[in-house]
Amino acid sequence: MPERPVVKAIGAISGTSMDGIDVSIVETDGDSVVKPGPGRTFSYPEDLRATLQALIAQPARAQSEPLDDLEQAVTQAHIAAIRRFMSETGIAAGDVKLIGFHGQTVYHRPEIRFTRQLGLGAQVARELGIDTVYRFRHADVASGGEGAPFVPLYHRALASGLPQPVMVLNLGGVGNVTYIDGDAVIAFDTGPASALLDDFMLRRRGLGFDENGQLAASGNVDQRLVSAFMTNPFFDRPAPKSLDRQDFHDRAKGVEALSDADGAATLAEFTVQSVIAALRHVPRAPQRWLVTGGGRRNAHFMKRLREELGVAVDPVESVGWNGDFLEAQAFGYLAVRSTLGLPLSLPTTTGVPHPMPGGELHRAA
Ligand SMILES: Nc1ncnc2c1ncn2[C@@H]1O[C@H](COP(=O)(O)OP(=O)(O)OP(=O)(O)O)[C@@H](O)[C@H]1O
Ligand SMILES: CC(=O)N[C@H]1[C@@H]2OC[C@@H](O2)[C@@H](O)[C@@H]1O[C@H](C)C(=O)O
Repeated sequence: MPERPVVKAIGAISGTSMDGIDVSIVETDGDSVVKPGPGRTFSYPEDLRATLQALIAQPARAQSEPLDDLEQAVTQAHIAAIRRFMSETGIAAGDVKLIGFHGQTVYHRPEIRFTRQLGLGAQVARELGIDTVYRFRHADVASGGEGAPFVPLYHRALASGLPQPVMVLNLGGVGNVTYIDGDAVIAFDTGPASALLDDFMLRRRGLGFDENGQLAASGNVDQRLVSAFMTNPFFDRPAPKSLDRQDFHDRAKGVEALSDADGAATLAEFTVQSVIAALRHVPRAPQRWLVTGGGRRNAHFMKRLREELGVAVDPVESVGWNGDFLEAQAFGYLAVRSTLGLPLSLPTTTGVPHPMPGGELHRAA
């Protein structure tokens, strides 16, 4: 097979926490060559963030309203973010082969073959003058896949030189894992990561999150609530499986009767126990866990995971990866794979019936 050219691809994504847009760049052949570059995060304008947060709390609207103005605003925020990224890092448009534009997930229901990411790929391509791939998850969901997670093939490419089996754990709004053992890659969402705790902190303290997990660490866990939470059949459901950010909110209502500290401790323990439950669905116990996503900065999560797992649990920085930008880089990598017709997802990552290419390409001109 001829060698594939190594190209530069920018990836941009706003995750389920909706705290801002991550932009990064990767040099890749879409296969085993991956050289991550710098990254930046740009906050959403406050009113846009608030509008998006209000929207996802109303699933019927997120599913069926046209949302043209909002989609325009999300697209423009991404275009501005990518422009700033390029000017701050000195990257010229002519050097970039592709943009992988994920957009903003506002509703995700693979069981009805529906996923929605706001964002207009054609506009990004036109305004930035760079070919752009978007709608990464749609072909997967349309074929009966979970449509998430999509970062695992990038994790596998990055992890090729590491001792295995290794587990990559992403603690974002939702938690997800990638189990890697040679060519084998198994991936699935684990449960809530920071979403429940973030919403609780906002309700109780007017804060975006529990800085370093301090409040959770100061409280007592209500074990009865944790046990009840863990009876959710999701945790026994075999992989692949994926979640919407709001999926566990009703289940977590019991914490309303608790103090701020005990509520935070109990919600954090939901996250920890749902991560431990991931071990039910992998063939061998990983010898190491590498943690990415904002939740790796929550010292309480990390301490509890180390206590429960009894093996090394480290931030991904310990192996030289940048945990703030893996997702953005992954969508750059996947954009390249998309144009080569390579699979973006596998039966073991999203449950799609066969390795599935995807993404839609819009030319700059
Ligand atoms: N210093 C910190 N202490 C505790 N938690 C933190 C800290 N920094 C970030 N976080 C948590 O990480 C979250 C953001 O994580 P991240 O940026 O990985 O989410 P995301 O990419 O939007 O989500 P997803 O991966 O689900 O799409 C914040 O909402 C917060 O809960
Ligand atoms: C539908 C959607 O946007 N899902 C996100 C979400 O946030 C974390 C988790 O749930 C993961 O499954 C996914 O994102 C990452 C980038 C992924 O596809 O791998």
